[in-house]
Amino acid sequence: MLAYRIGYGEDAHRLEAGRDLWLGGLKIPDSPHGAVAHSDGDAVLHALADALLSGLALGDIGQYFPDTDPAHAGMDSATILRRCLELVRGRGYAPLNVALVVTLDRPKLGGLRADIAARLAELLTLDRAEVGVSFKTSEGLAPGHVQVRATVLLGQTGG
Ligand SMILES: Nc1ccn([C@@H]2O[C@H](COP(=O)(O)O)[C@@H](O)[C@H]2O)c(=O)n1
Ligand SMILES: C[C@@]1(CO)OP(=O)(O)OP(=O)(O)OC[C@H]1O
Repeated sequence: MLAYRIGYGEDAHRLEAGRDLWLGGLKIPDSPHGAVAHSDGDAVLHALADALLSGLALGDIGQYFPDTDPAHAGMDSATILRRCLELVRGRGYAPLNVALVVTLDRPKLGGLRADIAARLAELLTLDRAEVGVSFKTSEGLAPGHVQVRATVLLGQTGG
């Protein structure tokens, strides 16, 4: 019988004016602020990467990409996601579907849902219909902050 594993990941970053906002591998146009981070600060890709690792109890991205390493400064977080996917595949699993929630007050992201899902599907080698993307405001409780929660279902690829 094939085995299945569930993974869960979260990430949060403080937002500051004058920075680019990266989410799901896309630079969000006309954002009034962007993430304060060591890398490009893409909280969607970080939460998904942690979800992949957690499904197989492989730790978290900070272990593989320490934020104390200057080599990771400003890095494209797609590199982090690809590496975590390789680790998962190396253990005989692959993602079957992912679901994520982005909590962000501004800017509104609804118009970018299809683009973000398409980019994530490409990075994860999934169909668009296997990538669920939801947006929530914090109702003004955390306007200077972006938070992402992500789940993934992993399926065994062999045997
Ligand atoms: N950055 C965001 C946040 C939310 N949305 C969309 O707004 C709708 C209402 O969100 P609530 O948090 O008030 O429930 C919902 O449909 C979200 O998709 C958005 O587009 N961008
Ligand atoms: C990605 C890494 C490494 O550049 O740093 P940040 O961009 O600050 O992101 P975070 O989600 O806080 O933690 C993981 C880090 O190791």
